[in-house]
Amino acid sequence: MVTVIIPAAGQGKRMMRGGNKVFLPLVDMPVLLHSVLTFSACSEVDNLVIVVAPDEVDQVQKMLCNLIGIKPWKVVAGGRERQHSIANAIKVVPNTTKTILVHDGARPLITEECITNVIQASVVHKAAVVAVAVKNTIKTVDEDGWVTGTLERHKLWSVQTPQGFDARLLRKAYEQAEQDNFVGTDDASLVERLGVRVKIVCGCYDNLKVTTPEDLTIAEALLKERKSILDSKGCDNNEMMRVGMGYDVHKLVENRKLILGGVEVPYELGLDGHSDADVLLHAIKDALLGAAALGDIGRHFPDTDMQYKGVSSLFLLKRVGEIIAEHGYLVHNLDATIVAQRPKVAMYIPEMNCNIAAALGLKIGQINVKATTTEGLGFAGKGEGIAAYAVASILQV
Ligand SMILES: Nc1ccn([C@@H]2O[C@H](COP(=O)(O)OP(=O)(O)OP(=O)(O)O)[C@@H](O)[C@H]2O)c(=O)n1
Ligand SMILES: C[C@](O)(CO)[C@H](O)COP(=O)(O)O
Repeated sequence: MVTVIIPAAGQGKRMMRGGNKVFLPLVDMPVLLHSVLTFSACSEVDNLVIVVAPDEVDQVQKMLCNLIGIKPWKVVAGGRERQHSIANAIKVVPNTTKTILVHDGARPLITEECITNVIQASVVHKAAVVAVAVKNTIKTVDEDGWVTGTLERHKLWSVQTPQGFDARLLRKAYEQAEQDNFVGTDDASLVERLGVRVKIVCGCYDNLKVTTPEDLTIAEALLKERKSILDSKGCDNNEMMRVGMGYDVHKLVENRKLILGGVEVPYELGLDGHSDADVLLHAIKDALLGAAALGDIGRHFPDTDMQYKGVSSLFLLKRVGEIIAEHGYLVHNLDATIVAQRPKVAMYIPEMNCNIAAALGLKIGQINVKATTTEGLGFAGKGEGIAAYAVASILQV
């Protein structure tokens, strides 16, 4: 379960509008609602905790009650600093939550794709933050305005939110910070103090924090531009989009590794085949080649050819991506289902998504691997084999 904490209990001093900036209008709604709605629309997110100043709680509860179809939410009262506000929110996060994301209510330009990337990375690495490489040279300066040093820019990243964490780890980091009286400017710094490594997820420069008056003007312009790009792309994409499907089955046998989506899944049996028999990647490759009307994997990598004996399907997926690109197509999205009674594979899916994304140069949000049993029916249900279905859409470029 994924819970998102949205701190929005600041005073907006640098905005100089005499109140909390998250209630200022931005295009068609208050700043705060942009991120609330984007997180709520994200399929990986289960519930939200929104933190506002104690005297704003009622107003925000009423505002959210008016929204139709929004994910379950709670509104809690914040504290003196951002960190105290988040500490209050952590107390009401359900115990069943495995991953907690924290996102500033003042960052309205967050996208579903970025949220998905942070969730996937925090599942794999336990702590992940979205960040962009610094563009300007950064200097340290003393109190009298004299430069004291120039930092090495290639090592500097400007960190944003969302920041995603294993729930137990974040709770521990917040408890420790409170004990030590430590106040940081972001959540990851609290986790770093425990000696835990934090993974960077590449983000976008437009995920700005509305902090000073000109940020509101920039955010407004970016949101309007996004909307006009979406409006104009709508019909073009429909014209250029092609769809393909793939299906594959392999037999489960002894003395073989079970490789699915490039991940070695611990099991007493493995899939039999000429290559590594990665049934999921075979279905995905067939779907991609099908979408481009380029036949199937048997045509491109025949199992009579010894160079493909035992070959990594991940390697061949990369090759299929190149073939697709050589024919003038871009992969738009992939959806796939593994059909297996046993073993349970759900916990390996984030790693499979990462492997597929890396092989095809895609973002995690473009890939969706899932798994099902057949309730004991058929060859998959009897544990004799594993099947996989995949659908791919590609765009002509
Ligand atoms: N005690 C606080 C302070 C900040 N925040 C939230 O943390 C995010 C990032 O903080 P910032 O941009 O600094 O917001 P403000 O504190 O409102 O701004 P300022 O420092 O200019 O007053 C914002 O969404 C803000 O509402 C919070 O929940 N509780
Ligand atoms: C968490 C944060 O948005 C990362 O860039 C930032 O540190 C918040 O800082 P602020 O002082 O609350 O603006």
